[in-house]
Amino acid sequence: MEKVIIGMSGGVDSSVAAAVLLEQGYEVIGVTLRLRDGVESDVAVQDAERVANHLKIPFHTLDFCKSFSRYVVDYFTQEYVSGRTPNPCIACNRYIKFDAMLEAADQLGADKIATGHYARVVYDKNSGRYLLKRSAASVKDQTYALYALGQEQLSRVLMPLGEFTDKAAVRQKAKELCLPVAEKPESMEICFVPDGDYAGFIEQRTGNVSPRGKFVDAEGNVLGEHRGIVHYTIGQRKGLGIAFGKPMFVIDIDAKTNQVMLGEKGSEFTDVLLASQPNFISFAQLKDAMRVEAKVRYTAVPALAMIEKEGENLLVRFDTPQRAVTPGQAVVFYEPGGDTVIGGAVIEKSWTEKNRG
Ligand SMILES: Nc1ncnc2c1ncn2[C@@H]1O[C@H](COP(=O)(O)OP(=O)(O)OP(=O)(O)O)[C@@H](O)[C@H]1O
Repeated sequence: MEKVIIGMSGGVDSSVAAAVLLEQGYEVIGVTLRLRDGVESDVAVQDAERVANHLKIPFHTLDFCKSFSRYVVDYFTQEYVSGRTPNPCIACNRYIKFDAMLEAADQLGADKIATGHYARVVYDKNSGRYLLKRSAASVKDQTYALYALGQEQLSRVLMPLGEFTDKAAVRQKAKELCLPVAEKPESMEICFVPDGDYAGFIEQRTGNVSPRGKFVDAEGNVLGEHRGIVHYTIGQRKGLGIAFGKPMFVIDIDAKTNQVMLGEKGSEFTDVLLASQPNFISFAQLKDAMRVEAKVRYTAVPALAMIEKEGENLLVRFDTPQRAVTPGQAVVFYEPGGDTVIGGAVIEKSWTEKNRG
C-alpha cells in the first residue's frame, strides 16, 4: 500500500481530501503544520486531530512557526512597507507548506504528500514533466497560488480534490462521511490577519506607524494627505479618505518619497508589465516569445498576452489593457484555451506602451 502524508488544516477541503485518499486505497497519515501561536491555531490543530481520529488515521503536528514567521509574515510586512502588495499564500506554498510536508514524508517513510488544493497534477510522458492543471471546479481553482512549485515538489504531490466539479460536492461528501468539520465556514482572509486589517497588523508587527504623506497626480501636483502607504493598494478607489468629486484610483505607491499617486478612471489600466523570478512548469526555460493567457491576480479573468525574456526577467504584453496590475502580486500564465499552467512570475512594474497597434 502506498503511504501518503496529507496536510490537514482543520478545514473541510483537506479533511475530505484525506477521506478520498483512504477510499483510493492509500495508507494515509495526517500532518498539521503549526504555523502560528495562538487560539486560532490551536483550534485548527484540534479540528484536524478530530478528523484524523474520525477517519482512524495516525496524526502528527509539526512546529513551523519560526519559518512561517520569517518567510511568510516578514515577507508580507516588508513588501507592504515597500509599497507593494504581496501574496503570502504563494510564499507559504513555495517556502513552507510543500517543503515541510516533503520533509515530514521523508521522516515518516512516505513517497507522496497530498493537499486539499483545487488543482490537478498530471505527468506528461511526451515532455517528461509534471504539469499543473486547473481544477475541474473552475470557481475554486487554486493554480494561481501554486505556479511557483518545482518539478521535485510536483512529482511527489497528490491533489485529490482536483477532480471535484464544485465545492458543494465536497461539502456533501463531508456530510456523508459525518466529518466533524463538515459545517465549518470557508476561510476567506489571509490566515494570519483574520479580521482583514492589514495596515493595523503591519503597524503592530513593525512597531511603527506608517507615516502620513501626500496624494499626488501623475504630474506631481499635491491632491491631499494620505494615512500612510500601508493603507493602500494599486487600483483602490474606496477608502481614500478624501472626496474628489469624481472617482479616483491609486495608480502608484512610492515608498521612497512616501507618495501615493492617484489618477482618474481609466488610468488604472496598463498593458505591459515586467515580472521577476519566473518559474516555468510545462518546460524548464522560456526560449522564444510565446502566446499565453495570463492572470494578474487570483480573481482576474485570464487575458491573451505575449511573454518574452528580458534578461533574467519577463516582459508580458497584453492584447488589451489590464486593470490594477499590482507590484508584488503574481502573474500566472496558462496555455491559451486550455487548462495547463505554463508558469508565472512576480509583477515588478507595469505601464502603457505608446503607439501600439
Ligand atoms: N497548517 C497546515 N498544515 C498542513 N497542511 C495545511 C495547513 N494549512 C493548509 N494546508 C494544506 O494546504 C491546502 C490548501 O490550504 P488553504 O489554506 O488554501 O486551505 P483551504 O482551501 O481553506 O482548505 P481547507 O478547507 O482544508 O482549510 C489545504 O487543503 C491543506 O491540505
